[in-house]
Amino acid sequence: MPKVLISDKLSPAAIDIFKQRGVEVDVKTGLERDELIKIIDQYDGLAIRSATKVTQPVIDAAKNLKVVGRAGIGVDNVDIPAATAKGIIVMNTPFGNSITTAEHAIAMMMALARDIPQANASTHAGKWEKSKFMGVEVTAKTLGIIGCGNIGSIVADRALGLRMKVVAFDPFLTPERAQDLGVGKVELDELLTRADFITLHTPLTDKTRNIIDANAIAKMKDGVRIVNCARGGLVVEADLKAALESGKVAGAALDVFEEEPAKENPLFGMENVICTPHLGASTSEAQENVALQVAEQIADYLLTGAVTNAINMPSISADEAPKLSPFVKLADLLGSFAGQLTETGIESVTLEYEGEVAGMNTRALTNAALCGLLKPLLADVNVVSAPVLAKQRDINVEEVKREEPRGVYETYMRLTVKTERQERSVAGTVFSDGKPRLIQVKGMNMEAELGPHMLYVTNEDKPGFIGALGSVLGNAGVNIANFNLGRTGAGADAIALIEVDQEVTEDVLKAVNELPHVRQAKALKF
Ligand SMILES: NC(=O)C1=CN([C@@H]2O[C@H](COP(=O)(O)OP(=O)(O)OC[C@H]3O[C@@H](n4cnc5c(N)ncnc54)[C@H](O)[C@@H]3O)[C@@H](O)[C@H]2O)C=CC1
Ligand SMILES: O=C(O)CCC(=O)C(=O)O
Repeated sequence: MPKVLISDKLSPAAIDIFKQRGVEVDVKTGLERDELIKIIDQYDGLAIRSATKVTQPVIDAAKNLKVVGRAGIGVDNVDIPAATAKGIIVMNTPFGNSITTAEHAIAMMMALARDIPQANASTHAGKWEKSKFMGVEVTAKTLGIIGCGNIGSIVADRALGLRMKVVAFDPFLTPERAQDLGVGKVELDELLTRADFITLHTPLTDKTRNIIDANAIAKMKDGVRIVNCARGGLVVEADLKAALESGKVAGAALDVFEEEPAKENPLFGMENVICTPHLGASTSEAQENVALQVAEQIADYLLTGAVTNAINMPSISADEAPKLSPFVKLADLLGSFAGQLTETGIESVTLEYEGEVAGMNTRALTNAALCGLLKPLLADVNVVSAPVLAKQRDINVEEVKREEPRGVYETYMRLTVKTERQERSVAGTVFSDGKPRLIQVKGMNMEAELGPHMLYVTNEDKPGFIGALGSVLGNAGVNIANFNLGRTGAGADAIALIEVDQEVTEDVLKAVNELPHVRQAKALKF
């Protein structure tokens, strides 16, 4: 039974889901880093919110971890490259808390416009400072949204309902989508100069870090109000403080901070600053949503191989996971076959999918093929890291899909690897027994199952070769389990793919290589 650790405060709905699905679950919140490192090797899955930091040392210690599920959106508390390198899938729940977070941003904007927290505190203190708290209307004001994805779009919708004008800066927002949303798509500088209120809704990335600094603030309207319910690192707190002190910025409402939990912060105690302790996603509805979703996603992956909302892996639905499985195996075998024969730098890899397989999740298959291909060449590779490693090595990966099979097989997959020296292709299919078969090597037809120990020989098609090869193997005590032959024509290029029951030793390989008409012999392992 797979075992999952919930290491942050999640709705109890998650525990129920894990138990119902047959996943053992432990809940241990508030663990120190070293405590987590000590126990993480017991778990196949880890369910977190933002408090747990899944750093390289945690990943290093996570000997059995297969999946990290973030009950929420931002995954900046997870070292994704480290997880990817180790084959650990990182998932989030991209929509479960978006409405709640957008509502928090709107609430923060309204609170800023009318000084509600300050007026509340003053009234509770019996001061009745009616003239002190003169607010501004939001109607007809311009709201600038930086990052108009799920949350930003909901904020736009609600702001339009408040009769605001909305402009958005988001390099990935298409003009059509902007039009559908009813927002003006603008560049950052234009947003900064036009907006009365600015709200941030981007992830924290190298591009967005410090996006609001002194330079950006200088371009803003005097008296602008800033809302940040996304991530702390987006705003340079020292620069914001200076602008709040000078009056350039009339007010700021912050749910997130450079350092969290924020027990101390230069902005704390300022009259024109409203703070909440990262409450953006904190409604019972959102927490129920993300907890249910993350538990289902983690359980699905651990129990069925289905992948949903992964950051570092293409999605595979629960329905397609069993259908895909023999093709994943085939893709891995084709990759591994080509990888074991590849001795020089790979320039490109082409995956051709024909017939039924062309309608499947080919990205997952391509990843499996790349993993098989790179495994003999690189020490540490898995289906999650393979595409990243291929990209890092400038290997051009291409997929070609043809719905109609061109040959005799209903479904056909071919892998072609182009290296500095040559191009090599190998093709296969899955038979109705669910077993993958190799059906073409270098364009030569055959029908071979791949066993754990294989001998691959390229030779000239000459009489006596098969007997001589059989004798070498027999004399060395190597039992032949299966013998598969292919050739381009009588007397021309030929290949033999032999499954043997024992490992092929260097001596046997040398003897085979020395046989007349043999061009190359290689021992392959699967
Ligand atoms: N305060 C809280 O409790 C919560 C905070 N968040 C934060 O909100 C962020 C946004 O969440 P979603 O809207 O769901 O994500 P999303 O991925 O749907 O939207 C993010 C948008 O930012 C845009 N973007 C990326 N780089 C940009 C750049 N350099 N400049 C401008 N726009 C850029 C993207 O194109 C995308 O449209 C999350 O990454 C998370 O950090 C999310 C949920 C709760
Ligand atoms: O889990 C939380 O409370 C924070 C949510 C959040 O920041 C996110 O989903 O990105």
